[in-house]
Amino acid sequence: MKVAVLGGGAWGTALALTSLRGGNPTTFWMRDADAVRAVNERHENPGYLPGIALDAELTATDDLDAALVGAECVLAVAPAQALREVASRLVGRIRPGVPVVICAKGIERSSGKRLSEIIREMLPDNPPAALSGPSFATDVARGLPTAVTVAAVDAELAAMLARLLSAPQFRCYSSDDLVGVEIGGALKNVLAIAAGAVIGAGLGASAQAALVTRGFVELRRIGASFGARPETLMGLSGLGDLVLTCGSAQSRNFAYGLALGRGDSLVGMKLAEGVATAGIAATIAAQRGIRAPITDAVDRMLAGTLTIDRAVGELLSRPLRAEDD
Ligand SMILES: NC(=O)C1=CN([C@@H]2O[C@H](COP(=O)(O)OP(=O)(O)OC[C@H]3O[C@@H](n4cnc5c(N)ncnc54)[C@H](OP(=O)(O)O)[C@@H]3O)[C@@H](O)[C@H]2O)C=CC1
Ligand SMILES: O=C(CO)COP(=O)(O)O
Repeated sequence: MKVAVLGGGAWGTALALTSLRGGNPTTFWMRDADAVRAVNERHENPGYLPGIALDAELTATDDLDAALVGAECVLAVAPAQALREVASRLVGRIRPGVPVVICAKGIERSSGKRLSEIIREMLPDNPPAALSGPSFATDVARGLPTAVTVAAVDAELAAMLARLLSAPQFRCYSSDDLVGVEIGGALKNVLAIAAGAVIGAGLGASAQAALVTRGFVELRRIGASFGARPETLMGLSGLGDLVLTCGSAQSRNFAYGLALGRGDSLVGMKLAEGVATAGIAATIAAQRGIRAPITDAVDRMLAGTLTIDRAVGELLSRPLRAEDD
């Protein structure tokens, strides 16, 4: 099956590579003509994957129509807040029935919508799916072993996509819990910022472990309010991605939190999806009456209305309660 990968950043490049390595004819659309030339002529994407030699078979185009010719599966790999714009470009261009696999992790800030809701709204004839799990683009581009989950409401479609997108070093599990996979991927970014801030502020590994564990409780509470299944959130696109991104400065969200905790400048930092998701996640939790003090603290720290010292004070002085309450 022919796969079209839309989005020329770190993850789009890595997924285009892995699709090719899995044996699929693959087109790769990036909107930046200079980046297209770098991929096609020098086999590199210096803006997003510096120092990584790309497979010579990978070619890119900045012509969206050309990328979509014959496409039987589309991977949408622009940042979450840009998904609506990318979907709008697909209207009238993508064939009905072709699945759109959302590879971004986030919730739309302006509407509180899940990314699959945006696809359903903009492209009602194209079933949405989501690919999520612990997977750094650099690891995947280098061909290191990785496992992710591919979800769609239709279990058969999810299984077909998992087979299609798997490659020798890239193992895709399938799930019919689309909501769970989406929410797990979106909320882990907020917690990765929190974990980074804890380390950046010098609060120690014990505090980091407590934060991630209690943050996971919030992720499950908020996930449940969306209808996510608990076992999905215990899987790759939830717990798995927390393990990866709450403990490594290779994560841009963790690195963002690290800088925040240290009091460093945040100007010019790489994409940290949790920044956009924190505010809307905190709003959704408040509207639904869900206790989510860590998510709320991250939102206020990012807004500059709460210092990390005060956040720690607030979190530690909350009334004591049973752990499973
Ligand atoms: N990097 C990773 O390890 C992983 C990332 N993800 C997720 O994938 C998503 C994308 O991340 P990633 O590729 O790393 O991000 P990057 O910051 O590396 O790249 C973003 C890319 O999206 C393009 N872009 C931005 N806005 C638009 C738009 N409106 N239309 C078309 N293209 C656009 C940028 O183009 P331009 O250069 O022209 O601005 C750039 O090519 C995020 O949601 C992230 O959470 C998921 C798993 C792993
Ligand atoms: O989602 C990711 C790995 O699974 C990438 O994490 P960052 O966006 O924090 O770099």
